[in-house]
Amino acid sequence: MATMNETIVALSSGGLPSGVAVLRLSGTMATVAIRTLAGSVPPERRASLRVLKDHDGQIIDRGIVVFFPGPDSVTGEDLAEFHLHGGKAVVAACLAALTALPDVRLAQPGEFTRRSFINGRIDLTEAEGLADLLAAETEGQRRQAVMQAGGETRALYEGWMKRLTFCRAMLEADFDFADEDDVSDDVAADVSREISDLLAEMRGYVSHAHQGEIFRNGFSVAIAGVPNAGKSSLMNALARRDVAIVSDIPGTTRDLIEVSLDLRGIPVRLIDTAGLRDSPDRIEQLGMDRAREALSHAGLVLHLVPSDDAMELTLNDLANEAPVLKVRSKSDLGTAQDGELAISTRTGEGLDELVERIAQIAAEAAGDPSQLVPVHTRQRDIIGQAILVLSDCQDDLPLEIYAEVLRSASERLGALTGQRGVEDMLDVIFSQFCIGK
Ligand SMILES: Nc1nc2c(c(=O)[nH]1)N(C=O)[C@@H](CNc1ccc(C(=O)N[C@@H](CCC(=O)O)C(=O)O)cc1)CN2
Ligand SMILES: Nc1nc2c(ncn2[C@@H]2O[C@H](COP(=O)(O)OP(=O)(O)OP(=O)(O)O)[C@@H](O)[C@H]2O)c(=O)[nH]1
Ligand SMILES: [Mg+2]
Repeated sequence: MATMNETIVALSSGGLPSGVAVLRLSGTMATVAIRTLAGSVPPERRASLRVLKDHDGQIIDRGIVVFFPGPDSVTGEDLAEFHLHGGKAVVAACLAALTALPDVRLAQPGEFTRRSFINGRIDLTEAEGLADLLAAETEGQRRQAVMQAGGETRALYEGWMKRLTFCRAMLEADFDFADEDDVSDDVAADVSREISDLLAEMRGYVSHAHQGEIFRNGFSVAIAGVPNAGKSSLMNALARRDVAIVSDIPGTTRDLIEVSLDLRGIPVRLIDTAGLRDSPDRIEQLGMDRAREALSHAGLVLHLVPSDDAMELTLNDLANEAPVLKVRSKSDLGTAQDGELAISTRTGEGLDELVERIAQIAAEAAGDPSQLVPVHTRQRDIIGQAILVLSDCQDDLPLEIYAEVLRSASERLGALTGQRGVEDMLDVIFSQFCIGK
């Protein structure tokens, strides 16, 4: 990572061409850049229409210029924005004029956000929330991300750290009065109660890890059944496009085929699998291995049983933790039993109802998107470590050792917000961003 003395610039809006393109420039050269291209610096935080000229005095574009003075800007540095017409050549010409200035260079991915973090404008959880917000594709993902980017996760973690710090302070204070009788027992009891409350809260929070996982990676739904049950046909019907090969030859699908759907704001990964049966075909066997693997990790298994020959899988093939929804397929070829969910990709019968049922189960698994849950494995891992450390606290621990355990736990929690021990994590976190953020 290059030094912060350099001023960075990048296209911060979407792809080109577009209606408007926003170039963002952060660093000490921001005012010089505005003065050079636009003549003079407009009043702070006011959008001003300016003629932008290159170094030869040629007009580049007529655009909006905004100046945000540091340190109260998003990056904590002087920040300039150029809102241009979103043509490729317009943007290229403006970038060329800007990078021709001394100490101005193109930004690397995530570098604006990294500077925000380094300058103390945001913490690591907020940076992660921003990355999630940019990546959010469903309503549930957006709601989780906007909470985290807005500092709710940070507040939760900082609250935990404050409580730990308070307990440590109580213990430390107690050491100083160690010669006075009977103080220690009270303090130890108070601290121990507080720590067990804190532990319960942290455990409750990480127990929602699976929900965070669903918001982030989606709820997986695997389609299982004997060959020719109509699995790939269902996949195509739900995806509304021809993703999987369909044929009347049993054993058509071998690889796992995955599509992402947005069901009621919850990302659902629908996985088509190879039909399960006894087969001498080596490749088909490999396909079935993959199918079983996918079934064992799925949040829901759709078990397709065709109406025309009613071949069902044995429980053995379906043995896994996930709930199984039995679906009678090819309903146009036979009659379903009462209460069965019957579908036909030929007539479209039952498909809406099936989608509704999947959405319901996924929504139940994902829980309430307005509840704060641990979305990132990084957070879950660190909190898990802190829980382990704190679980070691026994009431009869000598107070000095108790204090040491608490110190070690708060050191770990410090890594959550980026207060300490995160240098090696920074590249990982900020490289997830696109350039211009
Ligand atoms: N044109 C434009 N639109 C944008 C952004 C941007 O940087 N530029 N954002 C960027 O991601 C988001 C909005 N977020 C922003 C957050 C803080 C500040 C800002 O200047 N904050 C200062 C001043 C606050 C104030 O005046 O009260 C601050 O935090 O102190 C600007 C935008 C989305 N839309
Ligand atoms: N009549 C009728 N035929 C269907 C229906 N769905 C699929 N089929 C036919 O059943 C045959 C098998 O369909 P696929 O979707 O390829 O079945 P599959 O379960 O993916 O089969 P494998 O990949 O071999 O495991 C094809 O000829 C489809 O056209 C249906 O709802 N009604
Ligand atoms: Mg298939």
